[in-house]
Amino acid sequence: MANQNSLPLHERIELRYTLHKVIEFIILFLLLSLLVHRLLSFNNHGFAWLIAFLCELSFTLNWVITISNKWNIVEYKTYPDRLLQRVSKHELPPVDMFVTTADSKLEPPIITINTVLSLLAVDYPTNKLACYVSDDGCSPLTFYSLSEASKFAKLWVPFCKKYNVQVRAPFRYFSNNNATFSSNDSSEFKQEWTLLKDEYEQLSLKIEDAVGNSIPFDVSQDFAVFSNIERNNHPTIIKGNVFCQPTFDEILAPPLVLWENKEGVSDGLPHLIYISREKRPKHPHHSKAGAMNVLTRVSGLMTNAPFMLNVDCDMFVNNPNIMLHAMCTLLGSENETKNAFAQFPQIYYDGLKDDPFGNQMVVLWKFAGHGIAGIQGPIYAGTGCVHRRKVIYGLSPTDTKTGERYPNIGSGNVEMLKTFGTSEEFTKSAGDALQGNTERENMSSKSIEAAHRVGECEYEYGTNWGIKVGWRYGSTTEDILTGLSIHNKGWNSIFCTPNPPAFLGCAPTAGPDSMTQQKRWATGLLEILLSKNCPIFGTLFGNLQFRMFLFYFWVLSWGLRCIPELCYAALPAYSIITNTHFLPKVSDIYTTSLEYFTVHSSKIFTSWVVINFFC
Ligand SMILES: O=c1ccn([C@@H]2O[C@H](COP(=O)(O)OP(=O)(O)O[C@H]3O[C@H](CO)[C@@H](O)[C@H](O)[C@H]3O)[C@@H](O)[C@H]2O)c(=O)[nH]1
Ligand SMILES: [Mn+2]
Repeated sequence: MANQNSLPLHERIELRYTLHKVIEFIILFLLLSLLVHRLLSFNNHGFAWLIAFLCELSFTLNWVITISNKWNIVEYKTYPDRLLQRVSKHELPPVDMFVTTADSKLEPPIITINTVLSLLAVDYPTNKLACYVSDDGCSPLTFYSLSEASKFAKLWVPFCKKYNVQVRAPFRYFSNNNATFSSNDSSEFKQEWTLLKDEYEQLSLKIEDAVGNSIPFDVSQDFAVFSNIERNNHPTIIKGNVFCQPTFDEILAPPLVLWENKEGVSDGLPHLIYISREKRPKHPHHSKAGAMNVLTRVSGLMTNAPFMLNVDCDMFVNNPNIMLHAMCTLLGSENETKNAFAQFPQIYYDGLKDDPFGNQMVVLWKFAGHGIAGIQGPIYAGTGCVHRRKVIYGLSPTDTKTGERYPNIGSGNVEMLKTFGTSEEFTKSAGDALQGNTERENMSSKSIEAAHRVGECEYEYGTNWGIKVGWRYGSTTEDILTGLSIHNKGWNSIFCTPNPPAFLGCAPTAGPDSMTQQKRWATGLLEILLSKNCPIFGTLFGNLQFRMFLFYFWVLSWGLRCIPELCYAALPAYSIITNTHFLPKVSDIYTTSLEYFTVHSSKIFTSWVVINFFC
């Protein structure tokens, strides 16, 4: 039997889909034949023929890129058991977990707290975890819900661990189990289950009441900071202790501490911190990217974990071993100089059957995802991703010795201050992170003051935040831009697909919501394509592989693909009105059997492609 310590923590398995590849090439051949047929008979036809040719040319280009995207289908297998045999629990690295929420009406607090509870309950030493919740809505409701949830967590987390619960978002867990116990369940379990279900129902009721405006909290005390403020115009609110605790006390708001794991025990609860960054109407806030950068800095001062997991508030943990799966791909010296981040696929619960609006991105995750896993790795999708802090701080794989990039790392170093801003405490923590020093000193009053400062909207002026470090500004799809900047440096990423799926999230289920979301995505993607961040520059001047460029081009030009599709769809109507035709006539077709085969198959194929890929 092989020594457990010599077995790999993850394996890359290349899947051969030979039949698929043959079919893909036949389709390509048919498309090319159609193009050739059109070119050869250009003189006998008019405008409709030309438009049809241009549309089909773009479909063919799209198909070539699709073949490239799916050429090396790769699956990663991760082995958390081997990891636990190799390192003891206290040797596992700390992880900071970020949850973003922006609007307590569109993103109900009950959903956000379920995400937070599922994160607090993951199977990982709790003294290695800190959960930071960013509230861009500066909503007392969100804060109230979190504070109530933190009390419930004291029962929920031990319960999940004791009974090895799989789905650790209570709304999902209790809706799945509908009070049906199996004959193997102990009476102790049944008792605790019933107690927990009652507690969760009470928690939900409290939050529902609060949403219904019968606000149960006392605005003169803990919640006074939220009175008389507007969500887009609120000062740096200084707020003391909320529920418990000492050393993180008096830390801003932003941030407020809900729960601190004071004893540093591995089976207690992780830290839970609420942050609402400063907002002013005249200062750009850079949406989610801005929130992520504040989270990065505040967490840098408080816990400075070398890894950061981020999730949208509506994506709960569905597999309690996610951290261990991610660590299997990120730990070890080889991975450290190769893999920048581990991305889990986005999978949705209760989505519409057959994804009629295409916003569950099945093609992207199921097919293209495994395809690019075989090139440089998946794109960063904004949620369900574990990043290395030092990569977010701008390190490239070749900066093996951090000193080469930031000589004289230290709080007074001019380059560090220009890059990371004028907070000496923060630049010191960034220096520690870049050098791999994960030891944290207790927070002093100076660092508490610094945590106030790094949450202010003027902090980033004149620094490299959003440009060279942190989440990148300049696109509403900040995730794609940030991932692209990482791949440009030559980093790889890993597509982590454990079973059961790591996270489950919500996708819009109505047409208007889907259209708003897709308009935002299309705009954000074009903002990248038409800017100096266009991936072609990454291939020409950086370390982005050519096929990776093709993939990014395919993603970024997604919004433009509607133009040939719409034109092609309008051609039959145009042909009827003008009494012309754009498809070869039957009499033309029989001239050669090749043409016959080509044209008919292409028509079928085109309809198939339009239905399967563009609808
Ligand atoms: O000013 C803002 C705007 C948004 N968010 C948060 O960002 C996340 C994503 O925003 P959402 O409006 O839900 O966008 P989606 O289109 O659903 O999100 C997808 O697309 C985004 C942009 O590409 C990515 O950031 C997300 O991770 C990805 O799930 C949510 O948690 C929001 O609360 C903020 O924190 N501040
Ligand atoms: Mn969303």
